[in-house]
Amino acid sequence: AADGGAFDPGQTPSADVAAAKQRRYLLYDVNPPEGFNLRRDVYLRMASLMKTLLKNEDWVLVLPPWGHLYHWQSPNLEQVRIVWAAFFDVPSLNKNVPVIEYEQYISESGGPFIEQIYVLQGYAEGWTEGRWEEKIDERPCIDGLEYKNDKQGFYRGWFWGYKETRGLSVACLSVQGSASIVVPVLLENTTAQSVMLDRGENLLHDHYAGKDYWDARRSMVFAKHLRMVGDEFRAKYLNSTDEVDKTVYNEDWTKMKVKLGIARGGPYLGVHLRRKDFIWGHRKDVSTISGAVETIHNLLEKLKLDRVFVATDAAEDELDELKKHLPEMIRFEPSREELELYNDGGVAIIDQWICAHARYFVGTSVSTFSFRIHEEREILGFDPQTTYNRFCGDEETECEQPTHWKIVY
Ligand SMILES: C[C@@H]1O[C@H](OP(=O)(O)OP(=O)(O)OC[C@H]2O[C@@H](n3cnc4c(=O)[nH]c(N)nc43)[C@H](O)[C@@H]2O)[C@@H](O)[C@H](O)[C@@H]1O
Repeated sequence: AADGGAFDPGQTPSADVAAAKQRRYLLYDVNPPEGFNLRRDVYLRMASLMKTLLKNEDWVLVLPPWGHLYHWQSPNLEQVRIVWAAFFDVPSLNKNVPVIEYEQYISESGGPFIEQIYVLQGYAEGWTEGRWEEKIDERPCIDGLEYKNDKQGFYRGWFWGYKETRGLSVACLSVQGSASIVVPVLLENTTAQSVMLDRGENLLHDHYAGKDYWDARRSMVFAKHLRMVGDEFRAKYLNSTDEVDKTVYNEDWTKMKVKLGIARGGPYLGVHLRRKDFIWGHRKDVSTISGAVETIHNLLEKLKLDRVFVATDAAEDELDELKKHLPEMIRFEPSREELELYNDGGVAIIDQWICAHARYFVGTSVSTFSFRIHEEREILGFDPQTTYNRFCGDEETECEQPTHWKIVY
């Protein structure tokens, strides 16, 4: 019932449906305001959960379509229901855990229905006596987390912009713990074939920066068309090519294992300057534009480089200030045609890819956008000293640098 009308359980299943009958589907979503790279982090937690589930049963992870992200602000672009293949190489993801796009889920499951939705939430009472313990319980939904029941008794929700999708049953789970804490619920408390975990960010990593984390992270290979755009830009404007820079990439991530320090990187400084909501909070660990420009000039001199590539979400007025004080800066500025092809998400990936290939990188404190660049450089085999650097707030006295997370192969 594509129009969202009555659910007809008597429908004749297609061959697809029959073939897929056995496996169970894990779907998930994230709190709406969260950004792209934080969502990538939640994917890693779900992939880890999948690994535990797969030890017991046949499950497949349904990739939540991208869309309506707060940070994607380019005008007149409808950025919704975007498939993962637009940004990532899905066969590479599949080499870690089985995944399918949402539309494949709809065709396999025979309709736009999700049998069981669990909304993950915290504990209303907070930590018990200030003590951390792992726990999970079915609880009444905290205000605002409920899904609305329609006239036919189905649950409506955002569902990634798929208006015809409906949930058949909804419950809330208070959780405090890592991703695999939900395994007993999925295996024992429900027999639903499709289960969605909403607010997936409430689950923590099973083992941050452990082998499963890194396998999942390495499997998040950027889509080839975006890497190619980045590579062409590097060659054209930054005199940077893989052979000379020693950043040759293996399309098969399971075979990509390079020694740290092998990669040299292109003859430019890579910079990620996170602005917008990072400066509105007047955070102490975020520098002013003039502070950042000073750091960039010092680094260029120290590293004997004359080019700087800047990735930023800065607003127009700050960009003007940057251009004035840093006239030599090089940016990837997509044409309207390119923007329509790649979307804001693709442009951000191109920015990340170019930063990942720089001789030296400096990013923004606690930005997951910068963290993902660190990881990409770690995969490429850069000396950690050239990667784990960040700008310091102008008034910051102790400017602790980012942690080096070594890949576990
Ligand atoms: C304050 C928090 O910040 C967290 O952001 P943080 O970790 O930096 O990183 P993200 O989760 O990626 O969210 C920031 C988004 O802003 C855009 N953006 C930021 N920097 C750049 C850039 O250099 N180039 C391009 N092209 N786009 C950029 C891009 O859409 C990116 O996904 C958010 O995930 C949280 O939801 C929350 O807003």
